[in-house]
Amino acid sequence: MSAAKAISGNLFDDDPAFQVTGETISVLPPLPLAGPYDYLVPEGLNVQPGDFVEIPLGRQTQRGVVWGKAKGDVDPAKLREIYGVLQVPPMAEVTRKFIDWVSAYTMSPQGAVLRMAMSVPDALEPPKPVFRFTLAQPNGESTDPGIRMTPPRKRVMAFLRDHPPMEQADIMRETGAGASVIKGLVEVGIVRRLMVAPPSPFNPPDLDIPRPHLSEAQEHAANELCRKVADDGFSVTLLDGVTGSGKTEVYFEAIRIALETGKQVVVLLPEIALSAQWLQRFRDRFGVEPALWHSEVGQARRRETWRAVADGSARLVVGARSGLFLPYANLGLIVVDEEHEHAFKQEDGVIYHARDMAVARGHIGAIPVILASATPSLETLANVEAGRYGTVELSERHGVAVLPSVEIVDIRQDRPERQRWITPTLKKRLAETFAAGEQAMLFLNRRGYAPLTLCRTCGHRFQCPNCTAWLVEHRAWGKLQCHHCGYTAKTPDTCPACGAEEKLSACGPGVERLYEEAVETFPQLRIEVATSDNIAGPKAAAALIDRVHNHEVDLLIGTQILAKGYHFPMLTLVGVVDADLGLAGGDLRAAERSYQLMTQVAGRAGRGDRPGTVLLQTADPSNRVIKAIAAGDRDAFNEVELSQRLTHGMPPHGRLAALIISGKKENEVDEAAWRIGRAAPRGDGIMVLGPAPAPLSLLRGRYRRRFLIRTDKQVRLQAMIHDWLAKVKTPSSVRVQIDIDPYSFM
Ligand SMILES: Nc1ncnc2c1ncn2[C@@H]1O[C@H](COP(=O)(O)OP(=O)(O)OP(=O)(O)O)[C@@H](O)[C@H]1O
Ligand SMILES: [Zn+2]
Repeated sequence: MSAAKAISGNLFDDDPAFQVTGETISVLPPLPLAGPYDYLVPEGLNVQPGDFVEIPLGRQTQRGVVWGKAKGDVDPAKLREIYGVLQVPPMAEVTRKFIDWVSAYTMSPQGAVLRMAMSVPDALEPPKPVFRFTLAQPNGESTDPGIRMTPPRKRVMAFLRDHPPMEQADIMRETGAGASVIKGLVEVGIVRRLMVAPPSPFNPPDLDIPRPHLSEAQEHAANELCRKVADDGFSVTLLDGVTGSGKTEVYFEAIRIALETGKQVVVLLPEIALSAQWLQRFRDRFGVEPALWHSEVGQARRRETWRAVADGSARLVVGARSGLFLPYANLGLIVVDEEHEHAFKQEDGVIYHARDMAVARGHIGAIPVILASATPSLETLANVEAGRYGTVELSERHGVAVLPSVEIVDIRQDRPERQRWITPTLKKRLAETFAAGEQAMLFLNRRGYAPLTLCRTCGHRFQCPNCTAWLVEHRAWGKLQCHHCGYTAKTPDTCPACGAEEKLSACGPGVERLYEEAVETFPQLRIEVATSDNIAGPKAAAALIDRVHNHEVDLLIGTQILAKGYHFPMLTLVGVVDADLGLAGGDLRAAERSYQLMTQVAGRAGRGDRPGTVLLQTADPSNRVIKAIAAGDRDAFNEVELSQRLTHGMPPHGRLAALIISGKKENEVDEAAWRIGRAAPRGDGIMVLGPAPAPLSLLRGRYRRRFLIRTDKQVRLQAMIHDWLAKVKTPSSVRVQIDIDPYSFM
């Protein structure tokens, strides 16, 4: 990806602040429309760029943001007046520029991007005022001898004399006086009622908490990052440290420096709901609850958070990718942890990669960005190589912990029993681990019981009616489920195709099936399964982490949700049950993704004072990904991977985009795809593949066709696609989605 490159050009004209009354302005509503619309400012109203305003739009009242001067494309006589300005801190110029940039980069309407920044409409309502009470005269004396002084009145006055303005409930609690007493004092003019802004729900961080003693390498890395933060200005630094090296502690230092200057900081995490351990460390380090921003946060909290980010009182934000689009008053640092994670790619609506957008946000806001990972993406490594990003390295684990040793188990020789997946070697190592009082983890990136159900009589396979996908058996629920659209059906006893009874057979393992095998093999152990099915929210994740920490679990079996971040000192053995699984797909990043995932999983082993071991079960021991993980040779792997990408002009050497044409009627989709295909651009450094049925050629009941566009780096990809699609008319029943820098090829 080339966010840094793409934004190095001057995309924006300077947009000096202006004040207008009785003039025309443009207002952007948070809707996927063409862009901002012109409005008149009524006489006497003062409006600034960035103000949140209420406007008439068609027959409705809408809210939008003043985007700038009027475009002047509408007859002034026809312009409508804005209704008014909302009581919300105006959206900062950097946020507006960022929205424009993301819109241009992702080829999404500006209003669709703005909608991500205005995702809590309620937050635009004025907050409920808070009332406090204080003495009208400092000494509290009344000049009017006619006023009756009852004991409760005296108590309230005495209390207020010694305290700052207080809320009614507090006064009542402290003095035992009733509400009527306070009301009476207000009526006679002894006590005054003040309306104050509601206090921020977020306390300022405590910057005096001593940091842990850092190792020499950590100290060096932290200093380097702190220097970048203190330098003030745009920079991107990769914090490249092996699993367990203490990257978190190191970037906490950079966060502290940014906070000291009074700025806001946002940390993006790929899966906050599962980050209970991380959050605890964060609280310990900064003494406060950060403002959390992810899909599980309730509506009332979202509203408070949005406003507190906008007024600057939320100093520390920890968010999922959408946290980048909050209307920061004064953002000073962005940290993207696990920057290689594909969870940062948003795949619907505005399709964007939060890591890349974070870099763009840093550039536009002239602030530092830190990308942390033990397995950086090739895109980021290429940017380091090219000198666009700086890097600091941590090559050793913290303390006495060492990186685990990785061994390959060839399942062709070391065979598990029939319909079993744990090899004799892995079984033996598991037994040894448990005998030593240690914990183990089995990793299999497949939810459910079995990925495919087959009729042994007629060969019928169970397929999703809405998607090109097999239904996955979830035996615990007695159901078959589609992992793409969520469709479920009861697991039948008879084959719907041939009527044969009890002939359905589960093919291949999922974690549930592995659990069955583990329980049979080690009946005396405490074994738990962890997948997104049973560890959905923050509570379930935190509880699981506690159980593992307290050693109430001997063996954990799980999918990728166990792969990253967790720190369990007594976990010493990790078994990767099917190391070949992720390599099969063959998409552009299959090898890279597999490498990253397995390295991260392996990184959970031996993080305390006992050394760890990782066993990779594979039928292809000579595969370069497997060999690279076993050898711990990341550089060698990346070198081969990069050179292959270079040969094919693939990212990070070339650029990619995808078009997904979809609709409910297959013939319409084919027709539209064919027309688009006919208008496809040609030229040096441009290659258009397709239209082809997408691997998921039916998804949620929509037929899908794909184009893949590869260009050399100097081609202006967005402009090219824009010109191309402008030439083709497609019916409104057919959707054309543009995915710049695609990560999913389904
Ligand atoms: N200087 C230090 N003093 C005390 N404890 C430390 C120090 N550095 C790291 N640790 C501890 O070591 C463990 C690993 O650190 P951390 O989780 O930050 O590593 P990481 O590099 O983020 O690993 P991963 O990439 O696997 O998530 C944590 O429990 C952390 O608290
Ligand atoms: Zn489906």
